[in-house]
Amino acid sequence: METINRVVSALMAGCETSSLHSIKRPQAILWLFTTIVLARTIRRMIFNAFFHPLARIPGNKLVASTYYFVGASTLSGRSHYGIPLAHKMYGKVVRVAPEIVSVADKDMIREVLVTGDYPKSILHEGLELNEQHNLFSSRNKNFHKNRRRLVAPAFGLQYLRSLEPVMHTCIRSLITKIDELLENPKMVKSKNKVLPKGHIDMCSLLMRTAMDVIGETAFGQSFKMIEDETHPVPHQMAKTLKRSMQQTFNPWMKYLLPLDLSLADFGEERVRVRKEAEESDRRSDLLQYLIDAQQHERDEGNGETGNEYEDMISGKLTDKAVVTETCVFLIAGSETSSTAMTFTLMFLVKNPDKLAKLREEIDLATASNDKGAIPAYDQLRNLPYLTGCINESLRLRPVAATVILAQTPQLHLSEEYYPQAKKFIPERWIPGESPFPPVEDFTFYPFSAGTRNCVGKNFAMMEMRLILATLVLNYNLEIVSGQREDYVQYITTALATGKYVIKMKRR
Ligand code: HEM
Repeated sequence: METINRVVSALMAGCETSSLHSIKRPQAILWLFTTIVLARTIRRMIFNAFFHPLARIPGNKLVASTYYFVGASTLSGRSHYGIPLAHKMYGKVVRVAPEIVSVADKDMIREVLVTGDYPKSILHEGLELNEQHNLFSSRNKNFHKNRRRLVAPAFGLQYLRSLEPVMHTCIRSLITKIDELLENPKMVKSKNKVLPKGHIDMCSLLMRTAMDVIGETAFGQSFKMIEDETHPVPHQMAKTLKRSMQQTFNPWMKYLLPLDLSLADFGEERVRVRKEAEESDRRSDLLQYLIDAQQHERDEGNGETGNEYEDMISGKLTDKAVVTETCVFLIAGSETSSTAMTFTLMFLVKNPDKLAKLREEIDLATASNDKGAIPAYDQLRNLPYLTGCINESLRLRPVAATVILAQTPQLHLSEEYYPQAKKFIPERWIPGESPFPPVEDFTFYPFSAGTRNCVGKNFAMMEMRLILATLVLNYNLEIVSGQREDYVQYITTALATGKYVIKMKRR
């Protein structure tokens, strides 16, 4: 208090005439400013901790008084360490910031995601691209309902069948690349380090494959990331993702470091090329589906009104919206499936008995194929052990879980619902083979649930089954021990090192 008085009197009297010669006017202004900001911050924190409407929810008062802690743990990708700890100390419902409550109770999660259909968190708005709401980011129910109605059929099982040849093309490139790398170990580089013969960084290679799959299906053009990693768009996407996350917690960054939207420029160009293409060049993919849906809406009289803002708010499929949604597919659909595949391979090489069992199942299902042929999706889609392995990996490492409000990872790792929860036991998903009681409903949410569940689930399952089965079918896979396996959780989950090496040999 005395310091404030001294500062104020220094300001009032002017620095030279002040009785306090040691404080100059600019210094005094700074002092005053800092003191006011500090006092207001402390007042707000006290209000948040003790008088806020959510103050009675259990949790650490200091953590709940500010967004600092949840922001710092989210930006460092380490929220999966702190939040489970908070649940251990305070129970299934914990307040982790002034207006963020983390829920790890089965019935409440169901209420949040399905029955209550609560709006998405404000964090999702960080993913607005090109100044457009989009399927992933929007918190507006009306917008979402309209947009989902237009986009969802592209991911129906029927339409996805037409994508199988495109996925096969990418898988063929992957196999060619692996064989090339096995032949010529000098080319096998991971993070600019030459790896020993037979060692392949599957984390990087699967990421590049998933990007090529989305490039082919959503933009009608592969990024050819499997061949080399020079295409600028995937790199720019990674930067955009990170920056949009930072901007959510630090909105001032929007002005200092705006998002690089060359991704949208690329999308615009691809849509233009596709629209100008001859009917004979037509191919079925996600991009074509959106273009056809747009035309259908126009023919039905439900097209754009011409008022750009109104059209955006109501979820109309404008040209800009088509571009934005294709960019969302790239963001939502590349790192997710590739990381899920990397984790599945990681668990398999760590559990060679499970890998052998999976191989036996795939060998049997594809016995009539020519040697080296890529399996057809019909041969794989109902294989219980393959699905069990993918589910088990998604349970242990839910790559795109909603981590702030509905703590689905907490359910996945709870001994109450999953005996020996930390172990990779694909059998738990197969009735009759499981050593445990059947998995309870509403305890498994890798693709979320309710109206905001993953629209790309069938696409991802098809891609993962095809790629994982092809790898298991064609290569012996062995663990390379001594690697880091810790992971970070930003918008999606990823290995902290961005690398996972597997020892591979053609069968
Ligand atoms: C293993 C792979 C995948 C996993 C685990 C996954 C998981 C999820 C989850 C948990 C959500 C809800 C996110 C939230 O509420 O914040 C979501 C939403 C979404 N995902 Fe996926 N996803 C995967 C692959 C894909 C693919 C391949 C695509 C597209 C090609 C895709 C497109 C989307 C979109 C557009 C949404 C927003 C849906 C909406 O709000 O209506 N995802 N995903």
